[in-house]
Amino acid sequence: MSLREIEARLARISVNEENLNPSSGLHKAKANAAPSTTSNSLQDKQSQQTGPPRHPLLKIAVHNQNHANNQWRPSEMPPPSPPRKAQDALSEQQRKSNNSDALTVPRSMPSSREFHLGMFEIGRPLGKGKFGRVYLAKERKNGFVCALKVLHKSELQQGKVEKQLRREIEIQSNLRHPNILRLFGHFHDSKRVFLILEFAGQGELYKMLRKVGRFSERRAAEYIAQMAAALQYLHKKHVIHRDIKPENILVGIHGEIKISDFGWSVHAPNSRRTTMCGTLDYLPPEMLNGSNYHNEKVDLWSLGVLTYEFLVGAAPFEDSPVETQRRIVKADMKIPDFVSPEAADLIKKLLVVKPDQRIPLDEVAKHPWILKHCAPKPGANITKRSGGSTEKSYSSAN
Ligand SMILES: Nc1ncnc2c1ncn2[C@@H]1O[C@H](COP(=O)(O)OP(=O)(O)OP(=O)(O)O)[C@@H](O)[C@H]1O
Repeated sequence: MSLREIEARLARISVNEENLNPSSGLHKAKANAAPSTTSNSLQDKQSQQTGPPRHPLLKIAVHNQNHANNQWRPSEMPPPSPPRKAQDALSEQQRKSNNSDALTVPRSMPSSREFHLGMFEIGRPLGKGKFGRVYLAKERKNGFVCALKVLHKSELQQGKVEKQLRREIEIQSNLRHPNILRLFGHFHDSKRVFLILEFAGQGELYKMLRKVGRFSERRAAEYIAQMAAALQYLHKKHVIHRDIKPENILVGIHGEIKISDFGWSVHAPNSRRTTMCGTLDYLPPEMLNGSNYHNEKVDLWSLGVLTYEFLVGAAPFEDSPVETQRRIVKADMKIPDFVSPEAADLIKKLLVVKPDQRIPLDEVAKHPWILKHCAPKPGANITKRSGGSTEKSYSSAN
């Protein structure tokens, strides 16, 4: 969808508070929607997605705290980002995603503390997750377009995910990378929490993959290069994502990928984690073999699974749950012959049982398969980031 089309659509949308009314269709949280027992709700989600349902998924939380009395109160909300940063980020975002046919660039954005629902025109629903719905929205004053995620506090409470959400907000709102979905701010009322997210114009990568079956080597390599750049950024900030998979990747208006869903991510300066999390097909051996230790290298394993799935159309260890686990701990996979030797080499270097022997991210970026398909082209962007650092942005393949 082009920016002009979005603009045209937005011109037609009107505020529909009814959409945000709990009685008007926000799905009810399932009684057992806690992360430790999410298979039903995950299957629900899969059934909404294109293509056959993925292998039954497993999310296990070892830290299963009792949040029965945990209410959302203003004092418990993560601190709002400073107004100046929010303003810069939004302006930068708008500048980036708009060219000559730009939407209005916001001149002044309020701080998170000042956000409220009345400031937004609510447009069409973009999708539905386990705990809420996401709507296209436009900030009335400045006209910036975003995705507004609406979560019901009662459902969050019932699902015992308030702590997870707080962590997600805290981590994601501090991330600024072209391949990571921005969280511009959040606010809440008595019943709901609202997340103001960057709008990913092309939607879900998972759906795209299911539609085409598998990606071309070029397209897969460009996505993996973007993933590696984003993960490198995250790991430098001591953030481990821990749930990398196509379902958690959105696609921006220019075809660039945007890692989203930081619900399982952790800030791990000491790299010592005991929580088992993520999706079975993507779980690394160190999370299955009983050791209570894992670090950022879990994301390298997931990157290997992702590379495989992009090129083959199915995850490498997809099997019955017991067999999948057995195969993961041995890295027992078969790479089909149609996968190029260079791509197979990268997959094998990522899907290594011993975490320390996995190829590091800076070497992924220089791997022959990546260089073959994503060699910096004339005009390749080296983007100056607001924090002063430079990020290489790879062009996206479509
Ligand atoms: N920023 C966004 N831009 C465009 N579409 C989005 C955006 N965020 C979410 N969506 C759409 O809304 C759907 C629901 O998103 P949501 O984040 O609530 O759930 P999810 O990540 O799919 O699932 P879960 O509840 O398991 O985290 C997504 O699958 C996607 O299609």
